[in-house]
Amino acid sequence: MTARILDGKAIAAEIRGETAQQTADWVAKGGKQPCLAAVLVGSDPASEVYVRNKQRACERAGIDSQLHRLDASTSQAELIAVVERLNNDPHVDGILVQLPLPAGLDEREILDVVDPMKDVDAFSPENVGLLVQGRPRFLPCTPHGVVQLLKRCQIPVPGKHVVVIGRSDIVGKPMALLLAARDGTCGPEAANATVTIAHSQSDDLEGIVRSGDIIVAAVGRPEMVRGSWLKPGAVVIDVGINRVGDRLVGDVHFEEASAVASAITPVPGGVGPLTIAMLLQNTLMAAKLKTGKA
Ligand SMILES: Nc1nc(=O)c2c([nH]1)NC[C@@H]1CN(c3ccc(C(=O)N[C@@H](CCC(=O)O)C(=O)O)cc3)C=[N+]21
Repeated sequence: MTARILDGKAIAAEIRGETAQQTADWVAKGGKQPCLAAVLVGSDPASEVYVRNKQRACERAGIDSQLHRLDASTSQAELIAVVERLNNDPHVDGILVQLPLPAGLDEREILDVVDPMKDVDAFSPENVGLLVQGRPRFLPCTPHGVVQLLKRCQIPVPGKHVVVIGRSDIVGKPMALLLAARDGTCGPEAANATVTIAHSQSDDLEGIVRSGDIIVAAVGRPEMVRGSWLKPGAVVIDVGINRVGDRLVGDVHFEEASAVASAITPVPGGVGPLTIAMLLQNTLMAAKLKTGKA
C-alpha cells in the first residue's frame, strides 16, 4: 500500500480563501478591518519563518498585521508592558506572543496577561476553561487545523480510536478534547472519537499506537513513530516539525509510515500551514466579537 498524501497546504489555501471572502464581506458591511499583532522576542530562526508566514497570510486575506520585535534581552516587565499596550489598543483585535520565549522569560505569566478577547492562540486560562467546558470562544489553531483537515479529506472520525502522542498545552491536550467532543464544540458536527493520550512515559507506546485508527503525533522527536508501529490502513497526522541538519522532518518516519498507512500528512506542507489558516479565522472572529456580531 502507498498512503494517500493529505495536502495540508492546499486545504489551508482553501480555508484562507474562505477567510479572505468573509473578511471582505465583513468590511463591506462596515466592519472594522481585523488586525493581528504578533510579538517576537529575540531571533529564533524557526520563529522568524513562522512569523513571516503569518504576516504574509494576513496580508493576502485582507487582515492588517503588526510585528513587534523585541530584543532577546527584553525583561519580563518590559514584555508585559508591550502586551498590556496591545490589550488597550482598540485597533488590535488579535495578539500572538510567539513561543518559545528566550530563556529567562516566564511564558505562563506573559500569556496570562493577554486579553482573553484578543487571545487568538486560545492559550489564556479563560479560553482553555471555555474549551474544556465545551463552549469555546477561540479554537486552538493547530488542533482545529487537524480537525478541519480530517473533515475536508472526508476521513471518518466518529467512533474511531485516535491515539494522540504528546500532552502539551498547545497541541496534545486541546487536540484530545476536540476529537472527543460531541456536537457544538468545533462546529455542528461531532468528532465523537475515542481518544487515548499517550506520551513519553506510556508503557508499551508502540502497542498503543498500533491500536489507533488515527494517529496524531505531537511529541517533537524527529521520526520517532516507525512504520512498524502502525496498524495497516491507519491515518497518520504528523504535527511535528523538526530540523535535522538542513532537512525538515516530522515526528513520524514518513517513508516507512507511508508504506503502511492509508493516508498521511507530509512535513512540510501538512499541519503547519493549517495552523496559520486557523489563526486568521480566529483574528476575524476577534474583530467580530468586539462588536458583538460574531
Ligand atoms: N504563540 C504561538 N502560536 C503558535 O501557533 C506557534 C507558536 N507560538 N510558536 C511556534 C509554533 C509553530 N507554529 C507553526 C506555524 C506555521 C508553520 C508552517 O507554516 N510550516 C510550514 C513551513 C515550515 C518551514 O518551512 O519551516 C509547513 O509545515 O509546511 C509551522 C509551525 C506555530 N506555532
